[in-house]
Amino acid sequence: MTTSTNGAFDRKPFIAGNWKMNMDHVQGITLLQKLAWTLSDAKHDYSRVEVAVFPPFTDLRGVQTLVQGDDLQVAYGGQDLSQFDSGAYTGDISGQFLNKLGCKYVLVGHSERRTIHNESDDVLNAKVKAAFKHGVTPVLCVGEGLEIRQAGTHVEHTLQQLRAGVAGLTNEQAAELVVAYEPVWAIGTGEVAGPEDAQEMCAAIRAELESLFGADVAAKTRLLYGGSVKANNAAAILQERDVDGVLVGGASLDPAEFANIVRFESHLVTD
Ligand SMILES: O=C(CO)COP(=O)(O)O
Repeated sequence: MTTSTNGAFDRKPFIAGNWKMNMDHVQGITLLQKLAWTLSDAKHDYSRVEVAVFPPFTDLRGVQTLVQGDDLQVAYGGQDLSQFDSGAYTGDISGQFLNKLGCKYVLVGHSERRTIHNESDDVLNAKVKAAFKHGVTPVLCVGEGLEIRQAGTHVEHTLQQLRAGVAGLTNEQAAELVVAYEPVWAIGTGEVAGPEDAQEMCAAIRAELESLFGADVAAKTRLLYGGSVKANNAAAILQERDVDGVLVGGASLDPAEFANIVRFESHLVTD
C-alpha cells in the first residue's frame, strides 16, 4: 500500500472477513452487531478504510436487514456464485440473487473452492464475468500451494491463475476488480507469509495487470493478502506498497480481533 505525501492511501484500504462455513444466521447477526459496536466505539472512519464481511449464503438476508435497519456502513458479499444466471443448477446461487440482497462483493475462486470443488480456471473466469454482469464486484482469489512455493514457481503459478481469471474483462472491470493473493500454505495454518512475500506477489500481480490492461487500470485495482492474518501482523503487511487490504478467515470470527485489524492504521509504524 502506498502512502502519499499527504498521508492518504492511493487506493482505499479494504479489510474483509471471510466467515467460511461458520456462523448460522442467528450467530452471524450477533457477530456483525458486535463488530459494528466495537468499530463505532472506536469511532472508525469507514470513508478511510472499507470493511466487508462474507457470511454464508443463509446469513445474507439477516445481514441485509441489520445493515439497512441500523444504517451500517459495512459491505457484505457471498462466498461464491454460479457462472449461470438461473435454471436447473441445484444448490447454486445466482449473482442476480446476491445483487438483490444488496451484496456489493462476491468471492470467486477461493482455494477451498478450487481444491474441494475442483473449480477450474475456465469456470472461475465465467464466474468473474457473471459477477460483473449482475452488478456485484468479484474478489478473485489466487495463490499457490506448498509444493509450488518450495519449487520456487509460485509467482508464475499465481500469475497464470490471474491471467485465466481476468481473461476478456474490460479495462473498467479490471479497475473495479479486487484480487486476493492467498498462498494455500498460509491459510488456517498460523503460517503467515512475511510482508515481503505478500509484497513480492502483489507487485507481480500489479505488473501483470499493467501489461494486460495498462498502467492507469493497474494503479486502481485493489490487491489483498490473505492467510493467517491477525491483529498483530496485519499492520506490517498493510504497510507494503502494493498490498491494499487483507482477506481474513479465522480472525474475522472474533469481533474484537477483526476490529483491531480494521483499525490497523493505529498500529502503523511512522518515521
Ligand atoms: O482463507 C482465508 C481467507 O479467505 C484465510 O484464512 P485464515 O485467516 O483463517 O488463515
